Amino acid sequence: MGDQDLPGVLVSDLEGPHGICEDHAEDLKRHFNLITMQDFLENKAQLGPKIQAVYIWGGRPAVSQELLCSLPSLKIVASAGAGLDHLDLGLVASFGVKVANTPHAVSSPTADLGMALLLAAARRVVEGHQLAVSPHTENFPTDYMGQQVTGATLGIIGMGSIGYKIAQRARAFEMKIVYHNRKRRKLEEEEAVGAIYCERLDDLLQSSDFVMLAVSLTPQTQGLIGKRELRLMKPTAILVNIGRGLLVDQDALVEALQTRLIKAAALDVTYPEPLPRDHPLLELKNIILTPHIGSATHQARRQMMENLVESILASFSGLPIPNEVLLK
Ligand SMILES: O=C(O)C(=O)CO
Repeated sequence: MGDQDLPGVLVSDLEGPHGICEDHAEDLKRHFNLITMQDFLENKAQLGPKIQAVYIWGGRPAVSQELLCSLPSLKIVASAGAGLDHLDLGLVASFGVKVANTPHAVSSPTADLGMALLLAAARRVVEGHQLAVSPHTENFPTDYMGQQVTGATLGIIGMGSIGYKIAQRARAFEMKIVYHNRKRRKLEEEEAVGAIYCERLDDLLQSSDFVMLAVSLTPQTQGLIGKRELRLMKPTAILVNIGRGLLVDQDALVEALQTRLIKAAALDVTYPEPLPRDHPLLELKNIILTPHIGSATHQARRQMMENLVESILASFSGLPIPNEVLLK
C-alpha cells in the first residue's frame, strides 16, 4: 500500500520544536499517511476528507471548531500525555469524535520528576551546583543549609495515578503523606502508601513541609493556590508544581517567594511557557524551573506514541479504544 492509501492523520509538524519526536515519524508512517498542519492548510479541500485522526503532541495542533468542521471523516483525537486542558472535550464529542490520551505512559516519569524537583529544591541542588562551579568560589560555606526530606510531611494535591506514584516514592523517603483529592482513595490504597486523606485543602497546606501539585487543570482547579493559600503554608514550606502553571496564581507566588512567605518553589510548569525573559520568577534565587519535562524520557515518549497508535487503530476498526477519555 502506498503512503497515500494509508489513513490520513493530522500532525502539527514533522520537525522543529513543535514537531513530533523525530524517531517516531518512521514508525507512524508505517501505519498512517502523516499530513502536517501546513500541508492541510494549503490544501484543505483535498486533504480534509482524508484525515481520520488528529495526533496531538506537545499540545498541538489546536483542535478548534473550525478545524473539526473541515475534517468530515475524523474519528479520533489522540492526545499525548495525561492533561487534556488544551482540548474542549464537549466540542469534540459534539462532532461524534472520540478522544484518547496516554495517562499510564506518563505517570511514572512525571512522578520521578516531581521527586527530583522536591529533592533539588529542598537541598538547593541547583544553587549548590552554581556555587561549586563558580570561578569566584574559594571556600565551600559550612552554613549552606537545606530542608530535610526524610521524615518531613508531604501534602499531595491530586491523588490520581501521578499523585499516587509520588506517594509511593515519598514513602521510601520515610515522609508523612497527606493528600487532598476530589474523591477519597480506597482504604487499602491509602494504607499501602501510608497516606492520610485531608478533606480540607487548608489543613493540608497548614501541615505540609512540601506541597506537591499533581492535579489536572480544570475550571475548578485554576488558581487553586493563590495569596490566601500561600499564606496558610509554613514559612519553611516548598511548593512543587508538576501539573499546570495556571493552578497557581503566579503573581501571588512571586510575592510569596520575594517576601519569604514560603521558603522556595520548584515548577515544571508555568504560564506562559516559556516565561518572558524579564519575568520576575526568573530573577529569584529560591526557585527551580524546568521546561515542562514531566514525561520527557525516551521510554515514556515512545510508549506515548505507541499508545496513541493503538488507540487510533482501534478507532478505525471500531474496536474498544484503549485509554479512551469519556466525558464525565
Ligand atoms: O502528561 C502531561 O499532561 C504532562 O504535562 C506531563 O508533563
